[in-house]
Amino acid sequence: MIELQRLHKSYPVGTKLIPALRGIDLSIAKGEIFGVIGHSGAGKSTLIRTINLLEKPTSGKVIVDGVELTALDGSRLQEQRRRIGMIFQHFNLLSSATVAENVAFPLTLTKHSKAEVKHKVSELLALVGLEAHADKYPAQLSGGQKQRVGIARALANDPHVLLCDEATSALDPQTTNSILSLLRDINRRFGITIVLITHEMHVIRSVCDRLAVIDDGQIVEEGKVIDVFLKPEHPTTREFLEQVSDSSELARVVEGEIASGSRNIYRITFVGEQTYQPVLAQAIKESEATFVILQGTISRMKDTPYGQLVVELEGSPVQVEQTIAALAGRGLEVEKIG
Ligand SMILES: Nc1ncnc2c1ncn2[C@@H]1O[C@H](COP(=O)(O)OP(=O)(O)OP(=O)(O)O)[C@@H](O)[C@H]1O
Repeated sequence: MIELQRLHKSYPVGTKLIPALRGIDLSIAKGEIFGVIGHSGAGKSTLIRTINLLEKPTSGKVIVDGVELTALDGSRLQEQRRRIGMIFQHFNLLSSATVAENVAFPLTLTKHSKAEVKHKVSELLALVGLEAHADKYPAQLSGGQKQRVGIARALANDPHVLLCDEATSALDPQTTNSILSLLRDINRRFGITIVLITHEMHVIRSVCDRLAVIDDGQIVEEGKVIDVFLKPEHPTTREFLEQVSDSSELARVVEGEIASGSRNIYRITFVGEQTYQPVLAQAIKESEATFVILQGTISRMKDTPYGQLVVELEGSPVQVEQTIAALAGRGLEVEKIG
């Protein structure tokens, strides 16, 4: 669906070239919600803006829906761009136009009758829940409402792809959640591929199927959200995961236990339906070991529940072995961490 191949982008600043993207290769499948996370200056905005060629790469290819955008210009590029909607952190609405006029704007650039525009605008405003605000001006709206206008406008030409450039970064947590759930809804109902950039891991966790971590213009880790969350490999990914876990507190608990001589601390990971099953209780019943829970979390990644328990197992070496074998036999991941 979206293919980025050996993408490089450098910005000329004075006599120097500042590298922003340094060899990006990325494939995003049709219908996916794909997140790109990175620190400030990592290259996220540059990356997302190359997908619709708002930013022209210095070298490399951008292919969307089988069409190489980097090989097009003029009206052929404009035509392909219409299939890619975009929303922005600061909404980029026309302040002197009403909500309805803002949403109608992209339609006025293509051939539509007045009646068609009117019908489409009211459909879009209903989709984003703003029917009652059609005649207001952006200044009369809250941040969340402004972003809803941005979304309606981005969908006006029935795009196949929606690019979200830090779309929730200017919003409070509750409004962020309502915008994220609108994006999920749009993705489900219309099968639109969504690419979002963010510096917030909870945004990735609540809506994305897959993610890439970008650092200094390069992708340092990529995969399904659930896999990356449970087994992060790159230090930058681990740093971002700190935002959504209390792992530093956990590290202190585990260190304390290890210092006190315990050597039987395990992290047990549950994914999906297992999260709600009494598997640990069953395993313990069989082995007759006992356990102390040091830490536990249950959360949700998009639609998948998952949980992690850190336990100290107590019993003979055979009982401990049996417990681990019973848990592993039920498909749980068990990792010795102390
Ligand atoms: N128009 C520009 N001219 C010169 N340098 C630029 C320009 N835009 C971005 N850069 C530089 O390119 C690098 C990547 O910037 P980019 O905005 O893509 O990062 P980002 O991850 O989106 O950061 P932020 O989260 O702060 O927006 C940075 O070093 C930045 O200073």
